Amino acid sequence: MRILNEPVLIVKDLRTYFDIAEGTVKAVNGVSFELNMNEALGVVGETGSGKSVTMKSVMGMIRKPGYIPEGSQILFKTNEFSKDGSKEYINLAKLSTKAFTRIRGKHIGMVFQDPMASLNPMYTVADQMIETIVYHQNVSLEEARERAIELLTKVGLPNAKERIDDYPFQFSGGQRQRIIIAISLSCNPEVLIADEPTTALDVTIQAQILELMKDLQRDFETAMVYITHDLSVVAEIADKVMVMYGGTQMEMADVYTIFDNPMHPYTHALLSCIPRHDLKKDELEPIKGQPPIMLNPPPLCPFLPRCPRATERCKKEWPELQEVEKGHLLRCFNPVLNKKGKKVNDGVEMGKLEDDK
Ligand SMILES: Nc1ncnc2c1ncn2[C@@H]1O[C@H](COP(=O)(O)OP(=O)(O)OP(=O)(O)O)[C@@H](O)[C@H]1O
Repeated sequence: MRILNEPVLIVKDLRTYFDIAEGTVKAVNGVSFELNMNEALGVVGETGSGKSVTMKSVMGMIRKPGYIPEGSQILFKTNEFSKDGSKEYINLAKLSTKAFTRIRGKHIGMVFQDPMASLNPMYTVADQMIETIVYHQNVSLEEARERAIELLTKVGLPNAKERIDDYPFQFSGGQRQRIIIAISLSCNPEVLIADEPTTALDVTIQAQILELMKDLQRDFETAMVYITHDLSVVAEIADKVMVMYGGTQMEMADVYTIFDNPMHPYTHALLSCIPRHDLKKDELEPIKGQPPIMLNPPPLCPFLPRCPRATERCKKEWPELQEVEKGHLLRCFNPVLNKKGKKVNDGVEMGKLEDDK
């Protein structure tokens, strides 16, 4: 039985750096969020904004010269290491590579963009699925095979009983991604992380896979993090949304607030790049300027060079993440307020109301 309204994952001020010859790449530079069981978080941002490195950090997949500096916390609630079976928060940022093998795959499932890269071409689907199930769960080979067939049927693979003994190359791209989803759910993980899982697929297949993931997330009561650069996908799948730019979390709120009352100038810019039925075509605007380089960045908002609302303060200080109302996090000295003049907590320097202009 899963407790749905308590956080399974709490990330506090996550930073992930890569020390290279030229200096330090601050790939992730200040990300905080909580994820409850059965909640879907959409992580959105332009290419290079740090979405994948954030989730690779959660999955213990950062290798040298990458590292998570002191002060970052990735708290995951699990009974995997407790002696009496009770659940406790462990800090994944401090977990050894060896201990991580007990978490990854079993408690945190993963689906990546390219299913072929996640499957071994030399082994049948049965070999690969059964291996995962037997490794993480105390079941016989026969039981594992039955569970694998059941899962493949659930993810919509036709003739799963016969096809389980086929090799990855004998399936289409969409079918391979279904197999990966089945493998990732095979241990009934508490958290499922999907990194652009539909990008490599045809548009019609993309929609089917998205629908499938949404249904499975509900059926399995799994928390999900869904990484995408596509806001329309976020609107489909997410309960709450984190907007990233230059390795930094700019804003986070429930999906309705992000689309209807966004406060960060970058969120506004992102939204004005996508076609919306409530906007005329000529209101679509590309974001002017270039994405930031994260090598030795100054301690300032990374959006500063492109921000139409930058103030003198933005050129001097690092904006901390603030909770402007329950569940709505914002990192900005001069947010865009909505036309109704929504109130924000003290401590946030406000911009002029658009209606005041
Ligand atoms: N091993 C590495 N060494 C140095 N820099 C790295 C390394 N891996 C990632 N980076 C840098 O980290 C930054 C964030 O990359 P990341 O892949 O997380 O972006 P993203 O938002 O997922 O982009 P995309 O949508 O293109 O996948 C990029 O500037 C990238 O060059």
